[in-house]
Amino acid sequence: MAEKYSTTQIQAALLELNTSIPDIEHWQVKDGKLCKTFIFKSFIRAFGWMGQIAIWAEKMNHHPEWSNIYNKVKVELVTHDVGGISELDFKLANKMEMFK
Ligand SMILES: C[C@H](O)[C@H](O)[C@H]1CNC2=NC(N)=NC(=O)C2=N1
Repeated sequence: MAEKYSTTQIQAALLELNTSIPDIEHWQVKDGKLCKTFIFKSFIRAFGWMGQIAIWAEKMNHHPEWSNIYNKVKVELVTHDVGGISELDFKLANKMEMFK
């Protein structure tokens, strides 16, 4: 079972995650969730990406909270089992970056 990250652990993992990506829009913590809005070239690109991530999420047994409007996907990651952010959220965030 994953353990809830402390504020210090979150800050360190967030810095590592954000320095690995060139995007203007970075990951941030909002209301205790790891959040980012991904912007794609089209609705089909956005939805295709969601399909790939859905398969990974199921494999990891760790599921995103997300919503899609046209070419945008708003993502909010949290580990419900521990009531906060854990390593699993950062693992899923990294997968999302790999496939975007
Ligand atoms: C029973 C099952 O393992 C749990 O409910 C899993 C499923 N997917 C999950 N997804 C997320 N985001 N957080 C969880 O705590 C979680 N727990």
